[in-house]
Amino acid sequence: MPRVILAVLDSFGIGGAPDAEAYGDEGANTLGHIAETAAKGGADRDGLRQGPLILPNLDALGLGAAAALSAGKIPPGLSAIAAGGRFGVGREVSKGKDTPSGHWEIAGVPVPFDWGYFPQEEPTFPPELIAEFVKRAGLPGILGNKHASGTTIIAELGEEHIRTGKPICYTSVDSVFQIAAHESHFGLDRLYDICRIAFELTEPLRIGRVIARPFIGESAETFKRTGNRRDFAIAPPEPTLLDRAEEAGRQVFAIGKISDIYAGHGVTHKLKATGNMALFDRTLEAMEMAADGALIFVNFVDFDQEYGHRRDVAGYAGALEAFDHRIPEIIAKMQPQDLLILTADHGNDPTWKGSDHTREQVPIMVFSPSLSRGEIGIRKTFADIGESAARWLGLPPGRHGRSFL
Ligand SMILES: O=P(O)(O)O[C@H]1O[C@H](CO)[C@@H](O)[C@H]1O
Ligand SMILES: [Mn+2]
Ligand SMILES: [Mn+2]
Repeated sequence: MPRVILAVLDSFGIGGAPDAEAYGDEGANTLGHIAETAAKGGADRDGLRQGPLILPNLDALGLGAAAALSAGKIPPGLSAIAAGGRFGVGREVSKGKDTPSGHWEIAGVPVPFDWGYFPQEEPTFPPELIAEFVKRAGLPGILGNKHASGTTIIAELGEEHIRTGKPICYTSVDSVFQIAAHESHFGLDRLYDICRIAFELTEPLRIGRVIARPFIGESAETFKRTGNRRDFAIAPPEPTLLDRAEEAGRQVFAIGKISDIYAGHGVTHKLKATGNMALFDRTLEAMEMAADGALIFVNFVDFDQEYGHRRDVAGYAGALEAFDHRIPEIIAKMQPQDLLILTADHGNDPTWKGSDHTREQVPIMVFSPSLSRGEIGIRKTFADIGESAARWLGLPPGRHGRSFL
């Protein structure tokens, strides 16, 4: 029986979203701008990488061709030749340019409602929400209370947090309530506990996630976030591909933050790891373990969290090259009936203003030893990805999207 390996390269957009202007993102292109910057020598970093962006394996799977289809030109260093598999472009119908919206839609469930957001003002959180949170969590107060980048705000407020015991609460253009706290001074379990309380209070506001952002270090210069991030997320409004696979008695391997994104629904095996390379290792391990008919679903978070939000072009380029380098390991492990799908959930152009996601189309690269080559065009919804996976796995069609296989 066939298996599907579905890999989301978090934030790896390829530009060209027709509604980008409504988000202030017209012209944003994560891949395109990284490749253009690298071609001009702007993504060089000693000890990491130099020169043009080199992605031969992704290119062979159709990345350059998909990028050209999406934004009208082939990024420097890539080609229009898709040597194997099917390639195309995913367009999102859900309004949020965030991780849950992108992932739910990929798994066949576009988001039918508007998320709640906190305003671009200070303080950003409603006073009654914070009063109730502080009371129930037994806190001396909170710090932050604004839109911020997570690494910047711990440098700014981390020392005061240690001194006062007040957690750092912040948000972004995404539907999130994030809480940063020190792993030992504040305590990791205590951080998770107060996140659960915050989730109960923010869920009625349709805030998608409360995210625990633990960090270590003793000063602004040495603070560092750890791999113990945890997301407390609203559950998808309908059964996703994961639920449908589980319901049919299949194994569903959720690697990295996948399980959190679907609030654990439809997951039979949860594998955690910190960093793209460890996530890659877990994916290979899952391929060893997975029975016939399994879905292996992995999110590669570093592209977004470590490089996109941090507007780090060289870092993003280096991470793409490291990922590309390992693709042959997955292909070597594939059985004849296995299907590999590489895609993304939104953009996060590291050359763009600010530190938030960018509204973009995403690449869809599909490979199986038993699948012919071809183009699947620009898909009207990411849900086509989930429907194609469902069809490959022999599951009944869902309510949204159409299979391209
Ligand atoms: O700046 P950091 O804390 O990485 O937060 C980013 O990550 C959040 C969730 O992935 C996004 O909403 C964005 O704000
Ligand atoms: Mn994401
Ligand atoms: Mn993000």
